Amino acid sequence: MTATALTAVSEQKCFGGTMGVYSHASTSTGGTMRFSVFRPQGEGPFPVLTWLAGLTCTEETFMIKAGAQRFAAREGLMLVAPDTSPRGHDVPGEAESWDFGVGAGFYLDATEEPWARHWRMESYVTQELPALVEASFPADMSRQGISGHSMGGHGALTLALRHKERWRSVSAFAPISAPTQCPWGEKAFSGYLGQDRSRWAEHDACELLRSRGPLPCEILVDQGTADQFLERELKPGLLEEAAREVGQRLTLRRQEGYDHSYWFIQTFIEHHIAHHAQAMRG
Ligand SMILES: N[C@@H](CCC(=O)N[C@@H](CSC=O)C(=O)NCC(=O)O)C(=O)O
Repeated sequence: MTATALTAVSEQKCFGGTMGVYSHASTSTGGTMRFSVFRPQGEGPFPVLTWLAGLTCTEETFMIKAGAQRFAAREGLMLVAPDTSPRGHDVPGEAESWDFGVGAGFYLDATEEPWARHWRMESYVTQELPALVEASFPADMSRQGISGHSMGGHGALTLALRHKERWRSVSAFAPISAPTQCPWGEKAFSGYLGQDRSRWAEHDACELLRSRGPLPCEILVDQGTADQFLERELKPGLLEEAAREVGQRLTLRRQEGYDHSYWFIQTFIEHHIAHHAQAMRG
């Protein structure tokens, strides 16, 4: 590690490489942020897959539960997982519910008070974190992919569509496909972005596909058919519809009997790592 701005919270050997958790003072969110990195064995530079986790998760959830390191080590892929929101700011209402506030940053920059100062996860994930990773690890930032789960799947899709030049590969597990049309999204967007729905559309994957057009890469999505949030919150059919309309290449696999948990993610993460690794080689 070379960057002095980072504090290593922990570093341990894992599949021949290093599994680390780091903290730093964030200019985007105005407080201390944590993220985790799996660095494969060797000199690098390694392509980077950023993982965005879902509601209630932290920077550690994916690294602990998905079992991705075995496959990332094999493919020579670095994994980076940020926290899901700022923490420790004592913003009124930040801990009143599990789907808003702490652990629920929705990967956008809030414009409404009292969130606008700290809840700036889009700036954090697309600008500050990549710069920090580039300065501190043997990362090849010309080869980046993005993936995530649920709220993080929404983040992966929308950030890829809003920053098309950055990501070479995109995938998601059980993403919130159309947040302007589900309770989680309506609650988050009205709180963070206000009542003007035209601003919500800028953070909705289906709306972004229609307004900005398809990504050059194929999107891989896995969705469990026994997911408890499928009908009310996730609505993958709307993503299929939007993708079809604009000619977006999308492989959406409905996985029979799987729910919303990290057991589902653990089952199919190998395919997603391979999907990203192949795009990085291309
Ligand atoms: N606490 C909630 C359940 C929260 C939950 O299921 N979180 C998901 C992401 S949901 C969408 O973003 C998650 O990934 N949880 C972490 C895990 O380890 O499973 C409730 O009480 O229902």
